[in-house]
Order: sequence, then C-alpha cells, then structure tokens
Amino acid sequence: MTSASSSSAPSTPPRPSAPAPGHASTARGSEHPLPRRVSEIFDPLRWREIEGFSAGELTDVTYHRGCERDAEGTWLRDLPVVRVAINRPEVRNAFRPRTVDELAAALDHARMSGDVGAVILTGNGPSPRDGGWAFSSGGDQRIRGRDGYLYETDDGAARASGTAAAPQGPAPSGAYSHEDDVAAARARADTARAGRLHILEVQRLIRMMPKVVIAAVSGWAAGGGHSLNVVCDLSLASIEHARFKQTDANVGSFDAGYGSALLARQCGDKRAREIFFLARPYNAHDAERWGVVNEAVPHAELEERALEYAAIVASKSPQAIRMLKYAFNLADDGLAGQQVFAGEATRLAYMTDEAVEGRDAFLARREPDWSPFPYYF
Ligand SMILES: CC(C)(COP(=O)(O)OP(=O)(O)OC[C@H]1O[C@@H](n2cnc3c(N)ncnc32)[C@H](O)[C@@H]1OP(=O)(O)O)[C@@H](O)C(=O)NCCC(=O)NCCSC(=O)c1cc(O)c2ccccc2c1O
Repeated sequence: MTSASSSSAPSTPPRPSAPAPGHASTARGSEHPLPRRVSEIFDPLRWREIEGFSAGELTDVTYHRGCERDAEGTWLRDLPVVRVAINRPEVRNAFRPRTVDELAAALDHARMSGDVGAVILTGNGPSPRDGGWAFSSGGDQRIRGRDGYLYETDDGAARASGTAAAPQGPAPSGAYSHEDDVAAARARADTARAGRLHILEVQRLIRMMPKVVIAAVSGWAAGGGHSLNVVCDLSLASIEHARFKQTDANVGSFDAGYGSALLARQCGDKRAREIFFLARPYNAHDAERWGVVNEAVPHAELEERALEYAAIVASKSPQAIRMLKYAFNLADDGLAGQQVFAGEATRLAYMTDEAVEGRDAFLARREPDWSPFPYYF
C-alpha cells in the first residue's frame, strides 16, 4: 500500500494514533459540541471535530467526522463519512508543503478508520479578500523554489505551539498589496530545507485508499487542484462557482502522471490535450458533459449532495466497494495496481478454511490436508 506513511512521508504532521476499526459508535451523550462553521456551505449540525485535528492543531486544512445530531444539536452517533477541506481561501486554496502535510495526515487517518467508508474532499470558502470560491488552485507559486515547494520558516513553531499559521490576509495597516504579500511569503520560505512535490503522495493516498473519495468542487480547480479532482473516485461541482482550468503549462509545470494520463481516460485523449494545451477555463456543466465530474449541482446543495453520495456508498458492502475500486485502478496502475488488488485478494483468501488449514498444518508440524477443498472451475 503506497501511502503518506511510506518512507517519503511528510515531515511532522499531527499524527494521532490510528482509530480502532469497527462500526459506527451508537453511544449517546459524548461531548461533541457543534464545530465552527469553517465554510459558508458547511453545516455544523452534520459534523463534529476529530481529536488531534481540531482548529488549534491544523492551520491549512480542516477535518471533520460526519455525525447525526438531534434538533438541539446534541450528538447522537457518528456516520461513516469524513470531510477534508483545504482552508486557504484567500489564495484560492493553493497548497504549500504544510497544507500537503496536513492533507496527508487527515487522509491517512481516514484511511485507517475502520468505520469510515467515504471521504469528501473540498475547499472552504469564500475568500475573505474578494468572495471567490476555490476547490484548489494547486501549488502556492509564492513559495515555489527551484527544487519544489518550500516550507516556511515559521512552520515548525506554529505546529509545535498549535497556533494558526502566519497571517495570510491584509497587513495590519489595512492596505493590502499583492506585491507585499508575495514578498512576505517569499521571505518566509525556508531555503535550508529541500523543496517538496509531495502532493503526488497525496494523489497516491487518494488513489489507493480502500474507500471512496468524493470531490466536492466548490470553486476553482486549477493546476494541481485540477489534478486533485481527477484522482478522486467521484466528483460533484458547484454550478455557480466551480471553474476548471489546467494551468500547469502556463507556469512551467506539468503533472505528467495521474493529472494528465488519468484525465485522458476520463474525458478522452483529445479533450485532455485541449484542457492542458489551451488551458481554457470550463464550468461545471462542461465538466459533467466531458466526464471530468459526475454531476453539476447548485452551490448551496453541494455538500448535502456529497453527503448523499457518501451515504449511498456506505450502504454497500465495504468489501465489494474496496475490490471494485482496486479493480478500476488495476490496469492503469500497472504492477503497483496489481499489488494493491492482490493484497485484498490475499486478505479474502486468509478468511477461508483452506488458508487456515495451511497455517495450522505448519504450526502443528504436520502435512496439510487439502482434501476438503476442491479445485474449483
Ligand atoms: C485559480 C485562478 C484561475 C483564479 O483566478 P481569479 O481571478 O478568480 O483569482 P486571482 O487570480 O485573483 O487569485 C486570488 C488570489 O489568490 C492568489 N492565488 C491564486 N492561485 C494561487 C497559487 N496557485 N499560488 C499562489 N497564490 C495564488 C492570487 O495571486 C490572488 O492573490 P491576491 O494577492 O491578488 O489576493 C488563478 O488564481 C490562477 O490561475 N492561479 C494559479 C493556478 C496555477 O498556476 N497553479 C499552479 C499550477 S502548478 C501545480 O499546481 C503543481 C503543483 C505540484 O506540487 C506538482 C507536483 C508535481 C508535478 C506537478 C505539480 C504541479 O503542476
């Protein structure tokens, strides 16, 4: 399983211990106060905060667990869905290394949560600067170095103290200047640390986690944000605000992996070349027609519809969904795809009496008795 927990894992994201596997808790009365409204279309009644990933612990991402509450907002039970959102609306949810670390930590937590069947990936909004919406505009160009995207000098301190990141909004003087903002961001770049391109690890995590990841495209999906949508299993797009634009080649970048090749599988080769080579914006209806998203939905209903998709997915057999996701991936992912699929086939095999006989015979130092197990045809 390739994941952000591999050897090239992000540096020091918050990593609480893995949650225990099992089914959704039904115990009442736990203290899960209503979370802060992190986005205009985020309904606090549908979510609760997750220990280790609260507002004080994350700066660039928000992570919530779906739950059912009564009319007073009292938590009743968890639902098998989580919501992961990029939370830098002032820069169209561009990601920097810290954002990617937090995305990886939240997604890996979701991956290891045995009672979670679906993940909603979205972008919080709107921007406090101009009201614009974004899913993600890709890598933060202000801190792009020659070897990748650079951490910022205050990253470690902010994470250690659990405080929010350095301010991204207007200077305290009140007069906001784009040039000053860019200069300040570049001054914060930590050139002593190697640059990162580890959004690719997040792509692999989404691709290979045994759960359905649903993109809720709330606004711009540009550059690396466009590619994040491509790699999700299902996608919904806001009719009013979702806009798509593959800007990689405009800024001298190129996602030559899933972002382009998988896009071509989804919308056809000519269309994918058009999307990359012309970098023209297109809207939610175009995206639906072209197969880049499953459905264009009214903005106000985007998160509700994503929750509906998640609930339907969670009504199916977890094993069947897992095997289907890996089957869909297999041919395009080559031997890595085969390995992931094969791992789950091995798990199924371990559940059989035949495999148990092999293990037991070894431990008992006897020859295995395969006679009860026919050669099926
Ligand atoms: C997304 C836009 C088309 C939106 O346009 P709009 O006019 O609505 O908004 P503004 O342009 O005014 O943006 C508002 C505000 O946000 C700042 N901002 C937006 N995007 C970014 C960004 N990516 N980085 C930094 N800052 C950003 C913008 O400057 C404005 O700031 P103010 O100071 O004026 O308030 C449009 O914003 C746009 O085109 N954005 C850039 C899209 C882009 O080119 N992204 C990078 C592509 S490359 C990439 O993402 C990438 C990353 C990787 O890690 C890779 C790894 C491996 C392989 C490939 C990779 C890769 O391609």
